[in-house]
Amino acid sequence: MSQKFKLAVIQMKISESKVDSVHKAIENVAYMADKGANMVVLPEMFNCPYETYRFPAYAEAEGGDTYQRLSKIAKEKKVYLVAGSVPEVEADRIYNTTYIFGPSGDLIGKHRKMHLFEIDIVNGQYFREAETLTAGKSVTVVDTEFGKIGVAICFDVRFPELARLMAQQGAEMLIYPAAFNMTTGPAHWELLFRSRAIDQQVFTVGCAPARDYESNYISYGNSIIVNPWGEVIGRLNDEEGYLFGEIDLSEVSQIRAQLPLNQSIRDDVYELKTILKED
Ligand SMILES: O=C(O)CCC(=O)C(=O)O
Repeated sequence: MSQKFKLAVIQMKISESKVDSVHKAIENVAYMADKGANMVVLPEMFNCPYETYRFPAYAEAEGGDTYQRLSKIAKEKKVYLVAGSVPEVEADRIYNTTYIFGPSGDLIGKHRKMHLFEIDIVNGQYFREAETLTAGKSVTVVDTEFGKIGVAICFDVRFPELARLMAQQGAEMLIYPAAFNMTTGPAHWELLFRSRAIDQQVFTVGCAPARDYESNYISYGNSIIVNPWGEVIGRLNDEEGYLFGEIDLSEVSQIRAQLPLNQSIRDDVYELKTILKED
């Protein structure tokens, strides 16, 4: 089984119009697939401005219009699609959800953001996703022909426990659609992606919206790919664009063979386990 593939990370501006944003995302996926990408990643909340009060109006149920279009383009272009995230409604609850489609257009996994973003910086950034969102409860790892991929969303990257659980389930790459801001982005973004990469010895990927000074929540951008040694192998700045990564997941086992952290885990002293497994 080849563990080599081409990964495309799309950094795009999000507009007020859901139709326009979805159209743009689909065009980008098609463009990257035509350039040879096997797997394409979109940013967090790519079909909705990142503002809590907007989530209910933009939300769709699983299988809705955005979902159908994503599935169709994955199938047409025969790519894995880690479809950013979108507001998802189920019953009276709204989730921040990533759908993951395989090259046949089938849904191969779905992650509901597990840690809801909560920040209140003195005279600065404020955001409380819990105003309108409900947190997910499941750890998400999907099987691909190249290996297992863990998927989580933005604030989830701050929690090493979740990264560990994904790695324990075999994930060799952790992909986070994300949208850091101009306060925490410069301070923590790269450090977090490098930290999760070195503590689990995996590839990490952050895919963000491009920066838009007109929007109320200004995304930091800086989409990033980090290898299992903790080196940044691709990084954008603030503008629209894409990253194209030549990934070889066998680097994970090579690094682990030379620096076998897993052998030194003291599971006689501490343990990490899931308690709830289903949303
Ligand atoms: O953790 C942060 O600093 C930013 C998180 C965030 O923007 C999000 O979860 O959407």
